[in-house]
Amino acid sequence: MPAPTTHDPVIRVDHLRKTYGRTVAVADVSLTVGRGEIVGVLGRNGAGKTTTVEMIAGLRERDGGTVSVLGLDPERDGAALRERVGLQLQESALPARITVREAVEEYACFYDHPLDPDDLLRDLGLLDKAGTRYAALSGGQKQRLSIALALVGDPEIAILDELTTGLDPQARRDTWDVVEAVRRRGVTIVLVTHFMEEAEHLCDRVVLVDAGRVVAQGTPAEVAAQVGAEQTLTFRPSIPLDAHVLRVLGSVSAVEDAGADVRVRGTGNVVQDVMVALADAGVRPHDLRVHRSTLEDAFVRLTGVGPEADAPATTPSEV
Ligand SMILES: Nc1ncnc2c1ncn2[C@@H]1O[C@H](COP(=O)(O)OP(=O)(O)OP(=O)(O)O)[C@@H](O)[C@H]1O
Repeated sequence: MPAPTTHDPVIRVDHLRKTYGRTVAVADVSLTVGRGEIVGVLGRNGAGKTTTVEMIAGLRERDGGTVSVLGLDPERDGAALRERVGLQLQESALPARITVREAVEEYACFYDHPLDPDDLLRDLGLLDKAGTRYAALSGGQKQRLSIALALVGDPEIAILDELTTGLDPQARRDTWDVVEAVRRRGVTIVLVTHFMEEAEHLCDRVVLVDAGRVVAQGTPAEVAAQVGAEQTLTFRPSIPLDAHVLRVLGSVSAVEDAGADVRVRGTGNVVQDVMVALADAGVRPHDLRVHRSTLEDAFVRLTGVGPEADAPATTPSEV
């Protein structure tokens, strides 16, 4: 799949490839990221997400394809990009006894124009933990610290890998707020995630990767619609329903019995059409539920598994 044209791309990846021995970690990935966007890289375990973003960040050499970040090649111009690209890795390896402020100050030394550590900690809700040792932080606080370390150099692009894995729902939502605040400062964000809800909430566009290839990309709604714009209505009719009343509607593709319920599938204005037809027939729909395709449906359909399956999902393809 070729990379779509994005207005003013700050990252452009074409036919990226990486193998480890006989394992093809990234077979063929093309994508673009526009300035100021939040783009999610989604895929099951082992799909090649981390390897892809590590090549974008210049941490791994590619075997094929091209990568342009802010007009530079991360392999050739790594030193120049280190100032402009912040990276939050899956696991940060900080010493247990280092305090939050010491960690941020230490990282700040690597950059020519770092943010003020206390301002950054305040923005991330960590200022009251500035003197706390790393080992004593909660999971959510450790995540926020790792975001602080990715941002302390005041980068134009931040790459965040599995930002909220292991966090409880409240800590996850707090972290989303942090990411949105970072974006409001104009930072472009590449987000690797397993969580479809996170992608739907945060991302302007998503790139769905499976077995080292891009299988879909677009807005979350566009990707969800790729597996079909079908909607399903389920309800319990107040009086026996003649299915023919609904089958004749152009937007209805199927009417099925589901125990005491009726299930109607269709597209377009199916919900409205069914409501009008039921009203005309004097039928009230009790317990009405409407289901539209979600990003998670697309994920399952296009990759064959649920996004949070534990199994090492990808049987690595072999050369
Ligand atoms: N250093 C390495 N040496 C050998 N194989 C590797 C190495 N790093 C990754 N792989 C393999 O490459 C494939 C892609 O791995 P990668 O970590 O990029 O996937 P991922 O989508 O980020 O997965 P996860 O969601 O589990 O982090 C996997 O089969 C993995 O086992």
